[in-house]
Amino acid sequence: MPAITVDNLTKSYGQTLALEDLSFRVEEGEVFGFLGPNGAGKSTTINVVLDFIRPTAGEVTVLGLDAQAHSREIRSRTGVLPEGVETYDRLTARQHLEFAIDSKDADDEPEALLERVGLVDAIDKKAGGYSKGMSQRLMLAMALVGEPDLLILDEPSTGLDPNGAREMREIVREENARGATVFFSSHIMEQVEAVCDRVGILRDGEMVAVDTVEGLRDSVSGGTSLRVTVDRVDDETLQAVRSLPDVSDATTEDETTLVVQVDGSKTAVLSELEDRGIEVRDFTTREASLEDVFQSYTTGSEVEAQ
Ligand SMILES: Nc1ncnc2c1ncn2[C@@H]1O[C@H](COP(=O)(O)OP(=O)(O)OP(=O)(O)O)[C@@H](O)[C@H]1O
Repeated sequence: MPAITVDNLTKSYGQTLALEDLSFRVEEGEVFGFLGPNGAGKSTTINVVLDFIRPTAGEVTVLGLDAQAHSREIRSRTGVLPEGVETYDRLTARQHLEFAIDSKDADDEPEALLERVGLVDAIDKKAGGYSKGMSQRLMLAMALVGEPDLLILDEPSTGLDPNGAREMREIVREENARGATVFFSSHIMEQVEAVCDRVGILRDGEMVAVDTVEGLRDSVSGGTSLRVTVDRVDDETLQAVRSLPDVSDATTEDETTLVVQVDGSKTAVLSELEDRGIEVRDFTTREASLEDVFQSYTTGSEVEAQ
C-alpha cells in the first residue's frame, strides 16, 4: 500500500492554477523528495494531503485513507513540519512538546526529543527568543512526537545552518530506518540528494519527472562534461568529435581547450583526438551536477532533458 497516492489532483486559487492534473505515489517506507522552484505547487500539494485546503478536482489517499474523509486519523499518524515557523513566543520548548505529546496521546520525553534536534539546552527558554534555526529545530522535534508512520516536512532546512541541515538529514535517515515514510519538499536539489530514495520534480503544478537521483542524472543528456587541453584544435576535429556515438555536444573554449558532453566512455573522444595527431595534454571530467539536472527540468534550458 502506498503511503500517499495523489490522483489527477487539480487546485485553482481563483484565476491561479496551482496544480494541474497531478498524479504520483509515495511508497511505504521510502524517502521521497518533492522538489520544485518557488511557486511550483509543493505547499499546495502538502496542504491538500493534510486536508488544510480542499482540491478543485482529484483524489488523495494517505496511509490508505481518503485525505478528506479521514483527516483526523491521518494527522494523528503523521508528523508535520509545516512551511514557515509557527512557534508560540510565550511558551518554552518543553511546553510546546508537552502540548504536542498530549494532543497525540504519545509518551515521548521532551528532553529526548530536544536532544535529538540539538535544542535541549534551550528546553526551558521561551520560544519568543529563539533564532529562526532554533524554532525550526523545535518544529522538527514536534513533528517527531509519537513515532509517526509518515513524516511530511515542508522545506525542512529553512533557517538551518549547514550543520543544522546535516543533522536534519540524519534525523530523516533515523526515522526512515525506524520504518517511517518521509515526504519532504525542497527547492534545493542538494538537500534531497543525500537522503532520498526517489525524487519528484514539480514545475508549474505538474510533475515533470519522478525517479531515483541516479535515474534523473542519467535521463539528462550530456551526463558528463569532458574538458580536454590539446595542442591545437580545428573545425574538422570538432565535427569528428561531435559525430562520435555518445557525444551530445562539443565546443571549443579557446584555441587549446575542447569541452565535450559525453554520455558514455570518454576514451573514444581521447582516441579520436590522438588518431588525428592531436596531442592531449590534460583532461578533466565533471559529472552533471544535480543542480544541472534540476535546472534542466525546471527551466528547460542549460542541459537538455530527454
Ligand atoms: N492562498 C493562495 N491564494 C492564491 N494563490 C495561491 C495561494 N497559495 C498559493 N498560491 C499560488 O499557487 C501557486 C503554488 O504555490 P505553492 O505555495 O504551492 O508553491 P511552492 O512550490 O510551495 O512554493 P515555495 O517554494 O515558494 O513555497 C503559486 O502560483 C502561488 O502564488
